[in-house]
Amino acid sequence: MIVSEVNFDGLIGPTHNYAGLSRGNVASALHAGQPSYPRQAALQGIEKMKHLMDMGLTQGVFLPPLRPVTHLLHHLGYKGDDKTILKQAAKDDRLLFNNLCSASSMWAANAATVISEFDSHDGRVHFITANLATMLHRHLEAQTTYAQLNQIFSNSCFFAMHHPLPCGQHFSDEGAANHMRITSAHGRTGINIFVYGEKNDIYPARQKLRASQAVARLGEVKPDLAWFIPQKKEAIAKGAFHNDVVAVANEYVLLAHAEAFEDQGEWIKRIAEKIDGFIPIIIDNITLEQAVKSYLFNSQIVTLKDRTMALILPQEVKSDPAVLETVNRIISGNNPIKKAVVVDVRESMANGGGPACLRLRVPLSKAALDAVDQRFILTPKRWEKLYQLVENFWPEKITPDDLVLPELWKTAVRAHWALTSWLG
Ligand SMILES: NCCC[C@H](NC(=O)CCC(=O)O)C(=O)O
Repeated sequence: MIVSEVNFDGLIGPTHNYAGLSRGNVASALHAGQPSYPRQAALQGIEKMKHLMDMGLTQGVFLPPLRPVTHLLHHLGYKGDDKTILKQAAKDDRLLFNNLCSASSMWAANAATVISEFDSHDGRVHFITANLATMLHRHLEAQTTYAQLNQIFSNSCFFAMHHPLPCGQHFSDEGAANHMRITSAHGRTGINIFVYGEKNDIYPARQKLRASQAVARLGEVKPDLAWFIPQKKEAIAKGAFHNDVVAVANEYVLLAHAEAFEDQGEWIKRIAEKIDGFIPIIIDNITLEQAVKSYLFNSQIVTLKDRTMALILPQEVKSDPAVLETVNRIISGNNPIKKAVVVDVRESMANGGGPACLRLRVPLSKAALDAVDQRFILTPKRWEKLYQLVENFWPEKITPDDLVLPELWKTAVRAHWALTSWLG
């Protein structure tokens, strides 16, 4: 059975903007209020998808939901048509309004946790939609994400879909960004590492242990394959709001900062005992601050056809000589990562999302891949059309003042319809 991992990238929506909505996310706070460039942002994401396609990998795409979203306003007692209630909300409560406009669904690593068919009890791929309960702008994604996942992975012989967990402080769940699968190969059984945040006084811990435990239960992860590891408190305090800011795994390789987890040495030892050929690459020559600034660990590691691996890095790694030196050391080291590909995802990075944040990884057998709704899998031709569509329909620039203009909302609706027709 041929098994590969398919990356589904979140297409960056036409209202992409910097509103400083994510406490604990250094880049989001730093760029709050600056102008954004949605067209460029989306094209950067699309170019990243093409890089992976050109390396021979199967590439999927998730489409953004319409923003600003209005159903919450109805829920909150606003009455009238969309334009009326959006205008009123923008006047009454600008922070609430900004939440409605966020294009945050682009960070597909937070869409859901995916449990491989090789690790689940019933042999199906499980998707547990993330509730993203810590932050309103992100929580607003959950229901549309669930609907889209259902559409793409509708074949219940292969796929099992789960609703987001209940909200509230006990169950905050941010999906695959806090989940790593370590296995000798994508098509074999692996351990599922759920990294959770413990209570700290500085920033919210966005992944709760109870949530991770529920995700593992729902995904029917075989009991000895679900491991729960606490994220290091210092890492959260320095801006690692998700585990994927300080660690990334692919098959039997783990690339992590030395201060990613509590009791790290002990955990690494235990993984090595369980997984044949496990290769930990632990980086201790750069600080957590350097890791958060460069997003070195928010790289994608992908397995290529010849079984070597490539590291897909954000260009920000080039700005810090120590980080660049580390990349060179990884590439020339005794491990399967042989190639570094630097991509420009600057517009997403300025909101705290690197290459790894922009994609949800789904390990699929050939039969399961055939059961996926193929409209969401990119071919060179469909990629080309998507590129043109973004060039034609996405606004070039958005300032905070533009967000409240009905003309921008109309542009977003037109872009949404263009995408619907692209999908067919
Ligand atoms: N995995 C990367 C997620 C980045 C995301 N940023 C944001 O939502 C920033 C939005 C803003 O500030 O407008 C977050 O923090 O969840």
